[in-house]
Amino acid sequence: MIVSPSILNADYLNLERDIKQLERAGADAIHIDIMDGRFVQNITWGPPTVSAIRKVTNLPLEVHLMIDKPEYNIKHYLEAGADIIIIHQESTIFLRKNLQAIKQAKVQAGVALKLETPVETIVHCLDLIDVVLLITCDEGFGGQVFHPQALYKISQIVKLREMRHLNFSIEVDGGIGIETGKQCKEAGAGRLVAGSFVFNHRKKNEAIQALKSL
Ligand SMILES: O=C(CO)[C@@H](O)[C@H](O)COP(=O)(O)O
Ligand SMILES: [Co+2]
Repeated sequence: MIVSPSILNADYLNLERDIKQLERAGADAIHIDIMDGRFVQNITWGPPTVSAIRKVTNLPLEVHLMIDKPEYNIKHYLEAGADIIIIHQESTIFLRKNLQAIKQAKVQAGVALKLETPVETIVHCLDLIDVVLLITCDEGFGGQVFHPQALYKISQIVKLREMRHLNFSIEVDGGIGIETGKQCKEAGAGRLVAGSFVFNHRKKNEAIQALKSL
């Protein structure tokens, strides 16, 4: 299992320290939630922070863009050094065009779906997608409850992947801990994002290793 801790629950005045801890604890990537206060209520960071993080870690940076009209901003996150850029299906009418822009830069492209958004809404783009990110909570904040209705969506996307002979990854994000991570794995997820579970744990390495070995 690939584990990508979210730094939404990190100490923002000590991001470098927390990221180094995640590195030592065996994180496979760093998940960075970008929120603009419009697409979601919360506001976090922008390209300068991603660029600063790029300088202190070699771990892949997975940038989850929770912003309206990402077409205006994708190039800034490419320049900032993102390795995976995930855009929301609900945030743009130019989904294919945006994914193409990411792929052209030789960066992995992902699409995220809010809990209520059906998987059918991305079937026309599956050929361009490296990662499908299924949001498993009410997006925008860390530490929220996992919604089991997302498990059905995982199995639906697994079926679509088989039918189309594709090999994109399926990642889940929101309320992931041991039990929910296990359920998602059984449904077919191969990547887990975990924020509060890792940051609230006394030992980040134990939390990450427990998720990795699910
Ligand atoms: O995208 C988001 C929230 O919208 C996440 O990446 C959260 O940071 C996950 O946090 P936990 O639910 O694991 O605490
Ligand atoms: Co996220």
